[in-house]
Amino acid sequence: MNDKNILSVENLSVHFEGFDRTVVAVKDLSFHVRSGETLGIVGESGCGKSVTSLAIMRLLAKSARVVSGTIEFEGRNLLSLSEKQMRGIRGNKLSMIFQEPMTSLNPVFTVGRQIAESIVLHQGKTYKQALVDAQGLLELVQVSDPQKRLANYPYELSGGMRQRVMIAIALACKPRLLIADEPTTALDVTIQAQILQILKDIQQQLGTAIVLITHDLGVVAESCDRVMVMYAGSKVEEGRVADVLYRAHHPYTQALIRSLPAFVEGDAEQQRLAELPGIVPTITPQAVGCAFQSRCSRAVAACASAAPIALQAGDAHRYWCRAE
Ligand SMILES: Nc1ncnc2c1ncn2[C@@H]1O[C@H](COP(=O)(O)OP(=O)(O)OP(=O)(O)O)[C@@H](O)[C@H]1O
Repeated sequence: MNDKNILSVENLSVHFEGFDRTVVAVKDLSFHVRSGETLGIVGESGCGKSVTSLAIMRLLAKSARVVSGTIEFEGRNLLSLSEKQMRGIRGNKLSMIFQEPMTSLNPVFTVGRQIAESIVLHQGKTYKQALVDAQGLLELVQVSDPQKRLANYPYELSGGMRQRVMIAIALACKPRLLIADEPTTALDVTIQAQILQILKDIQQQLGTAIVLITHDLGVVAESCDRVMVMYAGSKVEEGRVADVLYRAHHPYTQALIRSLPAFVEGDAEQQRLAELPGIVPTITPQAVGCAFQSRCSRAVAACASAAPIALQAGDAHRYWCRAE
């Protein structure tokens, strides 16, 4: 890891234009990723994690509108590039893996062909050379008997194997930044740990920066250098993983931590009590105050009428809050 930012997102806001209202999915969001580091983005379902990553990849749905902000990747604002220029970056220097590999892999082509085609497309190699590289990539993601696996179809592989193949495809072009959106959610715990370890190994070998999107603070503790906690499209806390997990300041981060099984001893009833009641609210452009106030036990009157303020909790550790 070094101190150079490979990605800088500044004041990003993304809206969805609905039939009768506008939904704010991401609100004035700023963050950066340093070369070679792993940044965790954490929050409940609907917090804006996926919309943020799709905005970076320029793969947002047609109904989404980026209303403000810049996304600088290696010094270029991705939002001002043409689609053609973006295609040259996406899948090359910037790659993404998704939660459910079965929907991203093509069921009618072999694994070898899918990896090799990505290499041919982005690196201009011959198909024969690309197949040799594909085998090397399968070795890198620790697929056993890689030569044989090249001839397999996705349905012949287990969930963990398919996710390894997706990682191999994402790595085909040696990206400088890999965005992994809930890469282990659909997998059982042992396979989850293996996939996270593979990502770590790859980072060490290739120096790839990783944005790891997850709703699981346990995954953050295992795998990330820094973490950004999101709530209703906004950043609520950020810092080094140890600072945020062991000295959380924002009531939402504290609630997420309390709901972690490792922090909750006792029976199922006690565990249920540790859960955070309510759901992430839908934000409109007219909304004022803190989006978390309706679920926050420490909210004060100002939380309903004024935006949260930035507070410094320590070196590089900040949170946005007015609660007492
Ligand atoms: N295609 C869409 N049309 C309308 N609203 C959308 C669309 N995609 C996302 N949203 C809204 O944007 C907000 C952020 O969603 P997003 O998918 O980024 O959340 P998330 O934190 O990634 O959740 P999950 O973990 O479930 O993927 C939510 O309010 C969601 O309802």
